[in-house]
Amino acid sequence: MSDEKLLPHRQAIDAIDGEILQLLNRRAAHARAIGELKGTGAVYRPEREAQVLRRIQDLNAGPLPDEAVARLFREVMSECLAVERPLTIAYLGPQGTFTQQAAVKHFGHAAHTVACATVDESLRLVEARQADYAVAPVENSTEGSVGRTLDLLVSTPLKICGEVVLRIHHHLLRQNNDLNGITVVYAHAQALAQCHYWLGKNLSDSVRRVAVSSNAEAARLAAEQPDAAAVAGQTAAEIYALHKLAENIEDEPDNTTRFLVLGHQHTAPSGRDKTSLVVSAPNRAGMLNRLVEPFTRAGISMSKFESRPSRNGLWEYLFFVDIEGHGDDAAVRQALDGLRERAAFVKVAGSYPAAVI
Ligand SMILES: C=C(O[C@@H]1C=C(C(=O)O)C=C[C@H]1O)C(=O)O
Repeated sequence: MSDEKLLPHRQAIDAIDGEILQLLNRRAAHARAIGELKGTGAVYRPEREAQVLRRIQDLNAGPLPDEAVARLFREVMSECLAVERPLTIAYLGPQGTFTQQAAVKHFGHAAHTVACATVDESLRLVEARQADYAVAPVENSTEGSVGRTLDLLVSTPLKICGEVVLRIHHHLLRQNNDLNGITVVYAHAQALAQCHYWLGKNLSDSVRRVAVSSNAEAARLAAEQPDAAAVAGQTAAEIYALHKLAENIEDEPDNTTRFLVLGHQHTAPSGRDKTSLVVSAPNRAGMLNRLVEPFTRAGISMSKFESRPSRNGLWEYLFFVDIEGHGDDAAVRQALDGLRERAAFVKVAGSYPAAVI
């Protein structure tokens, strides 16, 4: 095939790129004007971003898949927002963690991410207004809740203003491309658990499995030690220039982690929202039924109902509840009033758009 046949298509692509460029800059100019009108208010508007992404997916006629156009527009919005003012996002580091990946998935590449040693520190940075938002892991489909994040939700003055859902793929990584001669595998304890079966089947029993503070830390150690391998994700593999000895070694094909975005602002309804609650109630027979009843009566479905020991009394529990709908919706408001009459303590941790991408 001669390149001559490609020429008319390439000329068309050049012309289209010129138009796209002009349109992108026109879009950015409007975003800047909006930024000036917002004054000192929050520039990032989670509900509007969710609406933009949902609308783009509805409009999309292909051949690009919905997910691809959403990803592209995610980046376009990220750059438009940065023209208003770049955002700083605190996350559980070091660089290359899934939490950083979740932050980039949610805010795009124009956001500035700051690595923190713990989830506590990432929230503290936002509370002290040294970062705009924090992204924190809250539950994994294989391994369950992240207890520390739930505990922090009870006391933080921050509000949940978004959620991020990330498919977690783990790879076996090493300095060289050889499956032989590995004596130790480093990984976060959750990753070791998520790949338990694969590791047992594919590595000899003599290979030690060592839990470290994060997957990125595991990759960093593997980059330093020739006889070590790490279980970590794609980003960590790239940052530490490691070879992939095996891809997608997680035992569950749908291994997914959910993250929360926390900030200072109240988020307006987007049309498809969730509300997260922390509830405590006296430990009496029938209490669970009484807590659920106001939601059942209002026809509101729950996507999560989890109990955790309260730190205050033995065998006292806190309930972490996610419901569909926004705290400003009449039905949700009514159900919350009913709940407050029955529970000793109700905290609305935030209403926020359901994840779009
Ligand atoms: C332009 C705005 O500001 C930000 C940028 C958006 C965009 O690029 O579409 C959407 C919401 C905000 O996070 C806006 O509020 O409309």
